[in-house]
Amino acid sequence: MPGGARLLWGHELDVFKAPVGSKHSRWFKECGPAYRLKGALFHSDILVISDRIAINHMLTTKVYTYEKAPPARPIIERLVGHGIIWAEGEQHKRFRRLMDTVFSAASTKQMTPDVLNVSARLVTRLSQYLQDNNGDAVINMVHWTSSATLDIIGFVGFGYDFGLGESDEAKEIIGAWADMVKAGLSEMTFFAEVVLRAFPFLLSLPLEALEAQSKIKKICDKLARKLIDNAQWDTASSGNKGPSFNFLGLMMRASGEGRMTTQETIDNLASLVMAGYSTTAGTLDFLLYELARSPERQQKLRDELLAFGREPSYDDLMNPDRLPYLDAVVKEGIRMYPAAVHNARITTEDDVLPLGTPVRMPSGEVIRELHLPAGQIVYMPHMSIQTLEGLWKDGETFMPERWLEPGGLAPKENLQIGWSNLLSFNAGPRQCLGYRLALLEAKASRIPVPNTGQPTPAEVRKRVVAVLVPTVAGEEHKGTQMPLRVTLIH
Ligand code: HEM
Repeated sequence: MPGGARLLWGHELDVFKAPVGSKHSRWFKECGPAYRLKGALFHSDILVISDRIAINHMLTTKVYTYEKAPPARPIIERLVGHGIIWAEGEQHKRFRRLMDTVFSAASTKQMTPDVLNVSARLVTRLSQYLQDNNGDAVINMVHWTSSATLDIIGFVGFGYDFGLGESDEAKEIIGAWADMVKAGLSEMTFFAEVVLRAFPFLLSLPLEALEAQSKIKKICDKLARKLIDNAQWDTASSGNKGPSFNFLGLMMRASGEGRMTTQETIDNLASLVMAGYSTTAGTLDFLLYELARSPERQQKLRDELLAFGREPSYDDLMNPDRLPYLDAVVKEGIRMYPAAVHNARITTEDDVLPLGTPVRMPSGEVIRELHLPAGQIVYMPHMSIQTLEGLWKDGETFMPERWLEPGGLAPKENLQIGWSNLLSFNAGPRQCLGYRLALLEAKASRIPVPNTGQPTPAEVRKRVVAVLVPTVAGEEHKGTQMPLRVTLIH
């Protein structure tokens, strides 16, 4: 266990206050791949793990013995209800069986025209805005990336047009999310979360951040009901068997066949909107930021895309050999800026956690497994794991080249399980359902082709409010921001 625990707040307040991920990075270096933290408000110790074998055990072998830990699960419930993100055990298996087909490689490939259309729409709207401002402006990219990723979920999930942030629903969702992030940026959030973990009945109190979470759910519920009504009306008036093959169509068929209740359909639609849009938008914000900080890399990427000479297809975008630099840039962004900064699980029963690297106990005894009681919270801090010294050379530095150069990566068996040996999309039966779509979106975004971005003097800071978000130091009251100076070059 690292030193410095506080009597009332254990180690947790310091983790919250320090730059995102920095405490765990330091403690992994000092204590090795498994250590314990003192929990706040006398909560039992929390286990923190970077050991690959242990993580594989929790995420793949015994995924339902390691459920999502409080306070995350009640927060998910308030945000999006009892959909796939919240579900555990048999209910989760049932949802997953239904939804896997919608996001298979073959189905995601069919989403390519929608993704490319939104990307083109974004670039056109941005260019227009820049032309109106003499070709150059400081832009808060968060607005543009959120609008685009919400548009994509709308089209591919429900055949619905959110109008690139302009429709009433888009404004409501983006506004409610921004309000929640603003409320969540306050230090009070830390105290609220640990108090709620200790006294869950307080969840019924009208706290500001909790109210903002409920507001999102109400908006998503209203939208989901409208989408379902529209789809039913379309079906009745056209005499078709159901809406076209998209997420909504699949959910409605399952509901009609008694495999899903109407409330489950609504909660799953809300889950998809929330899981799909804020995560991808944040990833794009940080990617654009890193490119803005590195003009040579930005130029190299632009050159590769322009030299390609035609609009890339799904296969061009997803095959790492066809646009290798684009692939490396996206992988590096997803490594350094995992939207889910850490994964917190809780054991539902006693379990034995196997370790790949033996641990030396304070007594001197060397152990190869940990005996965990039911109710043990375990953290997997993705961001620190993916920058670990000794495994990731200059892990805190954005270096897409590491994915291309021989010897740029440590041997696979030393790295994590998961897509590209990263935990950013989680792994196993609960791996991100939309990871292919997220990759397609990130790769199809053509913002750097007609534009060049430069950082502004603002100090961009990483913060975590449900997911990783960018903020500007000293301007947290404005919520999430990624200001970049963008100049039109074509
Ligand atoms: C860069 C973008 C994204 C990242 C980094 C990301 C990351 C993740 C992670 C870490 C999880 C696991 C959460 C947990 O179990 O604790 C997850 C789950 C999920 N993601 Fe994503 N995600 C992204 C984009 C998307 C998109 C675009 C969609 C949908 C269109 C999506 C849909 C989902 C769903 C439905 C789940 C729940 C899966 C389950 O529990 O079985 N995600 N995502």
